[in-house]
Amino acid sequence: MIELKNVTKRYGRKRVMNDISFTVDAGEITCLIGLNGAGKTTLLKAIMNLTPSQGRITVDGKKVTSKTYQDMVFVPDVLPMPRNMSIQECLDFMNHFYKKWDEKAANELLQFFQLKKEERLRGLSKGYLMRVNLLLGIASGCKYLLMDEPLSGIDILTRERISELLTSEYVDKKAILFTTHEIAEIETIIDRAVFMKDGMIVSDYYVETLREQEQKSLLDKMREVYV
Ligand SMILES: Nc1ncnc2c1ncn2[C@@H]1O[C@H](COP(=O)(O)OP(=O)(O)OP(=O)(O)O)[C@@H](O)[C@H]1O
Repeated sequence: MIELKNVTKRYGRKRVMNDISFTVDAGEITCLIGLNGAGKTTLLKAIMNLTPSQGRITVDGKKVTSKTYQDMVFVPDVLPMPRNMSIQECLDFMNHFYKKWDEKAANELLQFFQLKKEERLRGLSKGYLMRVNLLLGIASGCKYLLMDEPLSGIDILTRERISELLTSEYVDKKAILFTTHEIAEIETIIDRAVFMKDGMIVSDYYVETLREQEQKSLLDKMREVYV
């Protein structure tokens, strides 16, 4: 379980995360929702300890250190690999780093995403780079998968395939926490929606509860929270 207790972050005088407490559980897909600048990316980076913050963040009860990185992977909005690398070199790099690297998943996902190992990153379009980004994250074998805007700039058919992937056997037992603005498309695949506003969590819902008890869609809830 990833657990945040009273997490706060300031840039100068500005508080971009304000007293955030919540947990992310195994087997659940949680989506961070919010308008531009709400603090979603900052929250993911704080969990990964990529940006300093105050408060307590633990993964399976332990503070996040280089050891914890064997259990948690961050898929940023842009693939962070040098563009002269080939896909094969990216796979080798990740395989070297992650002890639980899933070679079988990597090979299957290459096919799923129609990627060729010998291709260099500099020759790939934005959508294809995101496919590589996702493949590397999912095949890392980490049980916590954090993703920043995995659907951004991706064509509609590929978005559908990525949504399909997020409910597939490859991510079955993982805890997934991701941000997106494409809420209509992910509504049916996520378990939980956490709404952020001005660095705070203002609502936290299981989508099924929202649907069954309040007869509301995520968009309805968004309008209620933000308008
Ligand atoms: N390096 C930085 N220095 C100063 N302020 C920053 C920095 N990075 C982010 N911020 C500010 O922190 C706030 C939260 O930014 P963040 O990127 O987390 O928002 P977001 O919810 O991911 O937004 P978006 O939907 O636009 O991607 C914003 O007001 C932003 O301007």
